[in-house]
Amino acid sequence: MLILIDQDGVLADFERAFHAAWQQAGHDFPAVALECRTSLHVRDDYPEALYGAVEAIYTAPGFYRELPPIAGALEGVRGLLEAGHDVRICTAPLNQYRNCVTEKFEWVERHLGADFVDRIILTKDKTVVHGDILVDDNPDIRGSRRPDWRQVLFDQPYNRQLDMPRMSWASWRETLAG
Ligand SMILES: Cc1cn([C@H]2C[C@H](OP(=O)(O)O)[C@@H](CO)O2)c(=O)[nH]c1=O
Ligand SMILES: [Mg+2]
Repeated sequence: MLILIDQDGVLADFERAFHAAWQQAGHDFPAVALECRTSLHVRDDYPEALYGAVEAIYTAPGFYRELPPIAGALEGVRGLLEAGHDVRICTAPLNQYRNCVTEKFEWVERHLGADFVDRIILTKDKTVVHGDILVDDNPDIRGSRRPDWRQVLFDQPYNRQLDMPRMSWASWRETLAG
């Protein structure tokens, strides 16, 4: 199978890094606990007056480069390749792309190796990308086409209320290998 894997929220731990950076910044408004997050977009869980401060964290140089891998993700991706699947990373850049785009590539090179950079598909519209499965934490993927992949939702607190096929790296073999 051709398996498309999303980067942030599936391979790279945007949530944990944002939480730590917000605490580090010492704002009066406390960091929203990871288990209490309700929306894919972190700013939606903070007061509107703090949008600028929220954005300042994930647009800062080094934020995307230094995201920690999600537990089991790197092993899972290698396992999918070993099982004979064609694996691509299918990821969307921020519109504030200056640090994000380069650093997403750096992240892949650092954690999955230089050869894996060939497997990056950077797109604002994942529906135009071919594949059998897209593993993504976003429960509401929009685009211009009817996609030919089926989505497997990557389990995150902010998408847990939805009844969709889902997986985490602890159970990828049962979900994807069949
Ligand atoms: C702004 C924001 C971006 N992102 C991720 C999603 C996209 O990456 P990906 O497609 O790899 O999940 C990228 C650009 O929006 O940043 C979040 O996960 N949470 C956020 O709050
Ligand atoms: Mg994502």
